[in-house]
Amino acid sequence: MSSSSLRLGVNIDHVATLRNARGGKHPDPVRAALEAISAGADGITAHLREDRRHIRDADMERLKAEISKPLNFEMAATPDMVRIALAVKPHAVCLVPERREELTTEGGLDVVGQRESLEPSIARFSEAGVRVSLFIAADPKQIEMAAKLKAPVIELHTGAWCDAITDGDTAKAANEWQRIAAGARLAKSAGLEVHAGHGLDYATAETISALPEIMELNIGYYMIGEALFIGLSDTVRLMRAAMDRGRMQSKSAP
Ligand SMILES: CC(=O)[C@@H](O)[C@H](O)COP(=O)(O)O
Ligand SMILES: NCC(=O)COP(=O)(O)O
Repeated sequence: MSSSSLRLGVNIDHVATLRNARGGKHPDPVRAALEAISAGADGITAHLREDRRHIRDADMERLKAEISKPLNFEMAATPDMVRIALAVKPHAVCLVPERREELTTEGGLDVVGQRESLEPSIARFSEAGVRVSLFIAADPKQIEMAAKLKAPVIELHTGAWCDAITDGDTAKAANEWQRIAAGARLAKSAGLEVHAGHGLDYATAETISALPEIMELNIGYYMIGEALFIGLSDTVRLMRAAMDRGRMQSKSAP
């Protein structure tokens, strides 16, 4: 764990995307996880998609066995995936929405609409000592339901905010930012631990790190892309530095 109150979880999914392109063993996502940890990552995130397009079952087993920091196992809340995750027994699971045809996780999990099916899965993980996080949009109804479902953690989906910045849509970016900032406050006041992630880069990670309610950022795609140019260790160090700069701007940071 770093000395900062804000943890960096490095998502290594897209190392596996590259490996799978040739069907071999290189580059190894577990090696990337170990290097990220050596460079200062506080945890590793990996998403076992139902279509196994990047991370595979054996990667999850090896990550659990070989890394020294918490493993955050992202997954759809299907019976099959719940069974696999309970066998791996990671530090945490993050329940995410999944559509086979999507390019990436497009939005947050609808915990309001899926309340009844989520409740037993959350209970099973909690009984097994696996911390549950719900990957949701910064929508007050979703946040309130996450608290009712007794999930200890939510991760706010930052993709729409990051996309609006990339597209130069300043009005949308400002609106999304307000939703994230208000959502983080609401979630903290409802007793939830607040994480955030999706589409973050150095600049957006620095900005969001100024929100004192946020305890963890999970970042993958941008960092793995950056690592092609400057190496993964330096990417982790630069991301950590960006987060620390952002945190310093937070007046009420602990
Ligand atoms: C849930 C989430 O935000 C990440 O797991 C992300 O989805 C990983 O990348 P892909 O969406 O490209 O699988
Ligand atoms: N939950 C978000 C995550 O793990 C990483 O998302 P991204 O940085 O790969 O978009």
